Amino acid sequence: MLAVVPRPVTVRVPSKVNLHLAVGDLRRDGFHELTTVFQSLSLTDEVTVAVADDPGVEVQGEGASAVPTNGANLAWRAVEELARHVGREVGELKVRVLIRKGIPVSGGMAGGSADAAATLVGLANLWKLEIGRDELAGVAANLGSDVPFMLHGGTALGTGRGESIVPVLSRHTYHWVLAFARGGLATPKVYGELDRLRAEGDPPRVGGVEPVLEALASGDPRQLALLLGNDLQAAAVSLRPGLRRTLRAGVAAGALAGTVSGSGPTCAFLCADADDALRVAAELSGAGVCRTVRVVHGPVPGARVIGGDDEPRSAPPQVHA
Ligand SMILES: C[C@](O)(CO)[C@H](O)COP(=O)(O)OP(=O)(O)OC[C@H]1O[C@@H](n2ccc(N)nc2=O)[C@H](O)[C@@H]1O
Ligand SMILES: Nc1ncnc2c1ncn2[C@@H]1O[C@H](COP(=O)(O)OP(=O)(O)OP(=O)(O)O)[C@@H](O)[C@H]1O
Repeated sequence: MLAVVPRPVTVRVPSKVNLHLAVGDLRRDGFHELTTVFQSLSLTDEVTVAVADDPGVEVQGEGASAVPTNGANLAWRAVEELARHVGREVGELKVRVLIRKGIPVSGGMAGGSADAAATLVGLANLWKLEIGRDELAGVAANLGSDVPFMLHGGTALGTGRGESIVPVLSRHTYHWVLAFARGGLATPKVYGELDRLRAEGDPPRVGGVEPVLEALASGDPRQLALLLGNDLQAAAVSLRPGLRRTLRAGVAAGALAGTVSGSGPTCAFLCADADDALRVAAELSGAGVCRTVRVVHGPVPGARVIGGDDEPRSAPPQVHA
């Protein structure tokens, strides 16, 4: 009898920006205690998982040459972690993963975490696993602090090392302009730089999270803009002083406010509406302060199966510098 080979499964997964990122103390395990508000953005990666005789990872798209295709790829680590979790033999995995990247590599937008989350959702579908979202979130947390949120999407409060997620009421679609930098920043280096700055002096700290949650409930982008804050920004700017110019240029171009996204170096500019975002993007792309500009919106859903390979794909509007 012929074995039926399951059809490949494709998953679309968003990127993220931290609307609020309060970094607390360095813990004994090397992580910092966080209070953060994540918002998922319409800049996406797509990940296809398929049964194949030549297992491995292939990467195409934005920054693909900087992404490992061996066991260090977070998507492959997700394959192995899920296999172990459900008792499959890790040495005999007949899985091929194709990643189409739209999210900049080492950009502070959780691109690798997104691919890991997408792989978990894709494989659960490909292998027809009876596995709930909470159980999958537990597997996700073993892969990285940002991975559970990339499964979840939307707007959420993250605590612990960022892996503990609860949804947040958010009433509005927010319009953003992203400024991609040339080259990335390594997340551990940025946290290390913050520790160094704090040992030496008193870099600015964000306020409490409650006003941010209230602004999200009200749905007013102007209110939210006043409250965007990221403790890692001082560290990212210390490592990349040019980001100061980028942040200034976005606001000068008409954004309500700008912030370094996560550990950087991508900068995210909140705009009043979709038309303003297009205007800001056009002006910023001519200012010579970044590699490329993208217009995106959020929140959007987390990692979701988008069906067969023949389904049409929608790309976010793009403006190239
Ligand atoms: C900057 C953020 O993107 C904000 O959401 C995240 O905190 C980073 O999350 P991530 O890339 O999933 O990070 P992980 O892979 O879990 O950790 C990478 C490294 O970042 C540092 N790290 C990360 C999370 C955290 N709460 N404290 C940390 O100090 C640690 O040096 C850790 O070894
Ligand atoms: N699937 C993947 N996509 C991108 N980078 C990956 C992937 N797998 C492993 N990496 C490696 O992980 C590192 C960080 O990549 P990533 O794009 O996730 O950074 P980031 O977006 O700054 O992360 P975060 O916002 O979660 O801190 C890079 O050195 C990259 O080579």
